[in-house]
Amino acid sequence: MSLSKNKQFYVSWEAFHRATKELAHQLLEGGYTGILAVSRGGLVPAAILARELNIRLVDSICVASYEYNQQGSLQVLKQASIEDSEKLLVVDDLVDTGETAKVLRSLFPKAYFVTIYAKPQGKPLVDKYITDIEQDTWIQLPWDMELAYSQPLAEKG
Ligand SMILES: O=P(O)(O)OC[C@H]1O[C@H](OP(=O)(O)OP(=O)(O)O)[C@H](O)[C@@H]1O
Ligand SMILES: O=c1[nH]c(=O)c2nc[nH]c2[nH]1
Ligand SMILES: [Mg+2]
Repeated sequence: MSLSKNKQFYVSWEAFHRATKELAHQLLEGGYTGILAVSRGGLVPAAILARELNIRLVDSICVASYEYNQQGSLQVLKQASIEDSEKLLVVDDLVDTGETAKVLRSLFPKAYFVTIYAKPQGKPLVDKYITDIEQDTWIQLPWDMELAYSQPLAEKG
């Protein structure tokens, strides 16, 4: 995935926390008993959901995408040990092309797949998400950013 998207959508920690708590509200009555975080991006919402839903059984699956691989496939670096079930939440931060979600769905067909952000291409692969983002927009997540000086408008050329 390249960073050369036309538009940028900047997400603060507060905004990310708020959106994830909204997701927790929507999942509260689901009776979920386990969480599988899709590392690395899914680790942050997974921790928040585990706290809000009081779920103590939390596992991770570690994946890396082969950006330049001709098959565009995903490498599973560490498998999960948690069992597939209708009461399992698979959590990622976002779905973009849907390639990651496709693999997770094939590995955990019974589970409920959730993300915070969804772009149109990947949206059909997610059971629940909070915020729609356009396909040509890059989501800048809070852990990828830092506070920086901003030049006054009047001084900009
Ligand atoms: O729908 P897709 O096009 O597959 O993109 C979505 C995936 O991309 C990002 O992970 P990334 O592979 O960048 O790794 P990271 O989670 O370790 O940052 C994001 O966290 C999702 O897992
Ligand atoms: O930080 C990110 N923002 C995105 O929009 C995106 N799409 C895939 N992977 C992504 N990572
Ligand atoms: Mg990821």
